[in-house]
Amino acid sequence: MSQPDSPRPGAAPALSTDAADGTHTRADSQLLRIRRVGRRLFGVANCVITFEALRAKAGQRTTGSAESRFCYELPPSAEPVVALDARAHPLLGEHPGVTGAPQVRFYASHPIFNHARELLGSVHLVDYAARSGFSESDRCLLSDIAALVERELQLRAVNAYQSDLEKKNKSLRRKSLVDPLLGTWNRGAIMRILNIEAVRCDKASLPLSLIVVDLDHFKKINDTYGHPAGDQVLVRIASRLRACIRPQEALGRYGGEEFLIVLPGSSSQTAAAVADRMRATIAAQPELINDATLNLSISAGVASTDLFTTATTEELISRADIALYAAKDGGRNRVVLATPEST
Ligand SMILES: Nc1nc2c(ncn2[C@@H]2O[C@H](COP(=O)(O)OP(=O)(O)OP(=O)(O)O)[C@@H](O)[C@H]2O)c(=O)[nH]1
Repeated sequence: MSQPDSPRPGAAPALSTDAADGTHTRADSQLLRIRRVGRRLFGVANCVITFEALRAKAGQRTTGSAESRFCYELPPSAEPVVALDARAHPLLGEHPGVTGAPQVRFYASHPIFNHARELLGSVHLVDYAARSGFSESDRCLLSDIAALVERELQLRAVNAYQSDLEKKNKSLRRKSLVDPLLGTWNRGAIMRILNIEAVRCDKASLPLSLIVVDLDHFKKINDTYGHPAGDQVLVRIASRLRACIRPQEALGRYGGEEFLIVLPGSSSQTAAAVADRMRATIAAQPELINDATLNLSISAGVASTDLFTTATTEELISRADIALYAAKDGGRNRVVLATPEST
């Protein structure tokens, strides 16, 4: 058991511009497929997909296919464009890619929109031979290709939105389980862990032990050095307690300055030894907080199912609590193991 250590649908998805150059990412393989279909269907030199979001970047590029650069140099169009011979087309006739290299002749394009009818880009057909016609059914086919691209982009936006939501969910869930000051499990989480481990240990006929730890004279620290210094002390103590347990064991904040440690599979003797190691570690080294050297100590109560074989988790906590108060009564800086005889 380890310790607790958006885009909207319709937003522009991650894209790369010219898959034919080998610059496409894995996500672009679907766009590459659509371009291949367009090229084959119309028998053109290239079928290019441009994106308005990439226009500025694409304009600075010196790499990429001649067709892709040509398409990015054209002004965006929210309407389909067909030029059977670009030399005679009012928009394209003076274009340097038509008057000079690479001497584009046939050109057609269809816009791509998002769900809000914002122009995202276009699908372009580019060829080096002029054509005598582009039928109504050709126009429909080009529009279908643009619709396929729109569909693909929508899918990507939904996927991005979903994974963003999943991330947020995970982080919210984590926040709901972790103490914000100490980074340990909070009370609800450690209780859930305790209950889950109790069932698991019972099934596997393993003992389950728990330790309740309480800082000694903590009120005095708050009163003398202030609440923020008290908070710092709690953070340091939590970190030092965590260092005393194994990954399959769990540390939670049970109350203000009280911790609950769950040790699945540990006997009462082992748990008492762990608790004493915690006690000795805290007592051995003072904490330096705001230039003040603080000698700290903890008291702990330990209870285990190997001594209370029929105890529920609540009874076990209650046994550990009684043992903790016995440790306090006994002078603090000590560990008391709850036994059936001691109650
Ligand atoms: N700084 C800080 N103090 C807290 C927090 N939670 C609880 N406390 C304080 O912890 C103190 C606990 O005081 P007491 O219950 O009297 O216990 P104590 O002074 O440690 O005395 P003993 O347990 O008998 O040794 C109180 O002053 C609480 O205000 C916290 O998150 N931060």
